[in-house]
Amino acid sequence: MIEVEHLSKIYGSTPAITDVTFNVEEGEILGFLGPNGAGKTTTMRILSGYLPATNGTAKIAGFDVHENSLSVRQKIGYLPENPPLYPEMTVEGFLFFVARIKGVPAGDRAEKVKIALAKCNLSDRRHTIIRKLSKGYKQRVGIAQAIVHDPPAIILDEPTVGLDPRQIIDVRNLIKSLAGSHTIILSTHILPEVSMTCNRVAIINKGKVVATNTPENLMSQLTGGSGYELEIGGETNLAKQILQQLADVSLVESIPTVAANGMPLPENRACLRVVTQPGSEPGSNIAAILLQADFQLYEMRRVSATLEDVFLQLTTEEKKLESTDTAETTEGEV
Ligand SMILES: Nc1ncnc2c1ncn2[C@@H]1O[C@H](COP(=O)(O)OP(=O)(O)OP(=O)(O)O)[C@@H](O)[C@H]1O
Repeated sequence: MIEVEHLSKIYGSTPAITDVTFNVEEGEILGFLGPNGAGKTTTMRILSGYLPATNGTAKIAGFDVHENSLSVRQKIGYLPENPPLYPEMTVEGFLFFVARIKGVPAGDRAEKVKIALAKCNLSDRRHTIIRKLSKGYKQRVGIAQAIVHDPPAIILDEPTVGLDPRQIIDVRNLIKSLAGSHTIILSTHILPEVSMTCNRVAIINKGKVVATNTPENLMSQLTGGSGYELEIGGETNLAKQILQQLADVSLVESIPTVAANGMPLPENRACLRVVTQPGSEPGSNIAAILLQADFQLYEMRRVSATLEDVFLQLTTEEKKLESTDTAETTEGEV
């Protein structure tokens, strides 16, 4: 449904995005994840036909976004970072207006507006002046204007920025409910947004796509990502040697010896982290080999890489460069 090939944009002499390639299948939600300044908005604006690319092509529903920009604008719904709402209009009046400029035939407008109001939980606010709505409701109106003409593709740029936690949950649920009948690209710098809403993720860093996959595959492919944490009793170095011999074990290392209750461990006990090969499940072999060799196994739990681990591994260099700029970052943001 959305095909992006070798897209580049240079502002003056500053490259904003370079050789960006990805696609989005019909009915899918793709998360376009990257830190501030990575090139997300630039890519979204090119896809929505509002900004020409310097190089490369982007097609939506088979139409080139540059050559067929008018057709593309009718095929997509676009929620920019700051939605262009008319504050003195009522919610319903505004949606009728957008339906008209998006080419919805006059006879179909009432029905389309009614559906968009219902999908965005706005039916009881339809007569409210937009200026009087809370930020969360304004965002819903922004999404309603993006879907009122029932477009096959929807582009959402940072749809939950500035919302409170309750509003964020509502907007994420709304976005999820739109998948299937719509193809969606959602740009964000918030990791949980991607894990919670998207089928696939493209990670963009310094204008380049550095990974595209499902969140699950990205996490399982992460080097040193998944494995087990053990609390054992016995000779730690010997335990490490024994575990290292197992085929699916790639690394065994000591980790701080603090018990689950936060107290220091008794003497002669240790905690180990066992990193396993992606896709393998050697848990029962690990337990068996330790017990056979007369070690005590007090605790064993599986640990998985998170999307945050993946993101950090892929963008470490940029994180270092921006380390002085993280004071305002809240939990879950990148
Ligand atoms: N109009 C412009 N003129 C010059 N440089 C620009 C312009 N717009 C964006 N840039 C630069 O292009 C790069 C990508 O910006 P862009 O807004 O696409 O990133 P972003 O990932 O959306 O960031 P944010 O999350 O902060 O909005 C940045 O280095 C930015 O400074």
